Amino acid sequence: MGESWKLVDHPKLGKGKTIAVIVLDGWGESNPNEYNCIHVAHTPTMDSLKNGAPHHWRLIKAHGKAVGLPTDDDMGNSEVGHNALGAGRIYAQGAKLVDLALASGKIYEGQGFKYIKESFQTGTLHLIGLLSDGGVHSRLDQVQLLLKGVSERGARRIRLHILTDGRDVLDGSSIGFVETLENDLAVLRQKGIDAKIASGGGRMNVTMDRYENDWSVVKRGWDAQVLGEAPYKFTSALEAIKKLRAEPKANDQYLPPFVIVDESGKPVGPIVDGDAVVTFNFRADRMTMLAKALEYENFDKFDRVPYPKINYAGMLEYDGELKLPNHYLVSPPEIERTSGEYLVHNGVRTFACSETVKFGHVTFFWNGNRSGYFNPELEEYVEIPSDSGITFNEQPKMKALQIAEKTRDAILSGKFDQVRVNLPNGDMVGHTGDIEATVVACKAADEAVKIILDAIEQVGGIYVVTADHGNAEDMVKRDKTGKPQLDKNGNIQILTSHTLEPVPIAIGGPGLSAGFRFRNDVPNGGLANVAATVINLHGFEAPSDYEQTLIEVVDN
Ligand SMILES: O=C(O)[C@@H](CO)OP(=O)(O)O
Ligand SMILES: [Mn+2]
Ligand SMILES: [Mn+2]
Repeated sequence: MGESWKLVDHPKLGKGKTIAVIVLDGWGESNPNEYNCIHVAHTPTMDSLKNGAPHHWRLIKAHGKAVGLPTDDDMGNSEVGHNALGAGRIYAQGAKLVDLALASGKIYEGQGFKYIKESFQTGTLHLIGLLSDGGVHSRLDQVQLLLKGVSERGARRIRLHILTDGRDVLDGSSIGFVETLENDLAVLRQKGIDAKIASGGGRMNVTMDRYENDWSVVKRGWDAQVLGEAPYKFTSALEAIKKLRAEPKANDQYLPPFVIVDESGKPVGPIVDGDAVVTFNFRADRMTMLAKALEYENFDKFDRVPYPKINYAGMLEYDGELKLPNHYLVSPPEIERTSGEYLVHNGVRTFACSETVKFGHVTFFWNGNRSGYFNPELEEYVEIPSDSGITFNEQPKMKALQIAEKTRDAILSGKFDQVRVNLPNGDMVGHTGDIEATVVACKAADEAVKIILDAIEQVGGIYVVTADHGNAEDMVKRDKTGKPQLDKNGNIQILTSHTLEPVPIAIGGPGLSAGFRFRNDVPNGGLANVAATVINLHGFEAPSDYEQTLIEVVDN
């Protein structure tokens, strides 16, 4: 072991306790009211933890600058949340890094831009990604700047393949985003640049699957974007979205794929040999599958025929370990020496578990956007297969019980010093905007926590229960005074997105030393303070450059 990996013993906290780190996805703290699904739901376990305040329960920040986002108006999300939880430091995240690269013009000086520029003379530049101002996966203003920048640098023919959001932003907002984009494209056309929207579809139905839950999502996108084939054809994107949204139960997240055709019915922008492609999402999880389809010579997830020879670049490098994609416009945050890596180097045996839709959150994101094990001898990562092809309000309990049972077994096996889980319910069901189902989801997550805490009780261990950002605690769009905001028909507007709320952290269990408590001198603590805290609970001092620990042990 390299000397630098060795952690110093904690002066007061001993080693050898089993620690359960439970992340409730999308579980913030907010005022009790009818739109707070966590409050409405029967959650006796989480409620009982709160009784431990202030020494065993507190709130921590999970949004904005505390997790490396550009401003404190940016809601939290799983990527930045789990990065902060695992890495113990605050890194400028993709959203911020792309802002800086666009502002300084550096984005046009790197190898990634030079690579796609090779196609500008004779080919088309395709931009594929999520069209919204959510700031979780992408941002419209960045796309607007990029369009301006590439057209000033020689792009002559540009096609956009848009994915509508409604998950990080209000449902129905896709129309406004497409109008904004169409205005910009019209300006480019006046300057002699042939710029158009070529295809589209809802993010959850087209392209943006993650962790290989359902390749058919990516294939639907491929058919529209590359082959110019889709069940719906329109001559304008605005018309496409308006008509498809008028279907019963339609919403932005799940719009079917469509292609834009000219008057003769020919698709305006399939991807062909000699073209360049940029996927403009900065966040990795929901672009990795498409990146593989665009880049890998050997690929067997679906039939890509034809597989065009293109120059492809990601907005960011999406996976540092896989070097995926090979070319990218902006370098990702260099997250290194994460808590998981330190603990493994110090002999801590680790178990991590979630279901597919959140599996990469407690592994890939937790480990600083790195896939795979640090040391397979000491680690076991278990993925419970998620349901696919459904919206999660249909099955709001998801796999919470299975995750909890696997984790209980891991705790009781005595084979692990740390078990780490993500319970997806509050978040995944919260994103559907279905309040009743989200209440069921929160109850299921609470029951799962109980199973894990009972096992920790049995083995004399310690639990750390926290969350990565808010979602289920507030399901309505509010005005500045905090009142539900009504639309023009007087209806409340359902909030499908994450929130700016803080999240709870509770620490307890029979393994805790007497005199343990939360410090009171870290009032602004956030997710990045959790790693040092957990390292302490394993009996070590955290590395000196980590954000400070939230806990202390006082002599009674
Ligand atoms: O579903 C997702 O991709 C995001 C929201 O865009 O949610 P989370 O950050 O919780 O994964
Ligand atoms: Mn999350
Ligand atoms: Mn989410």
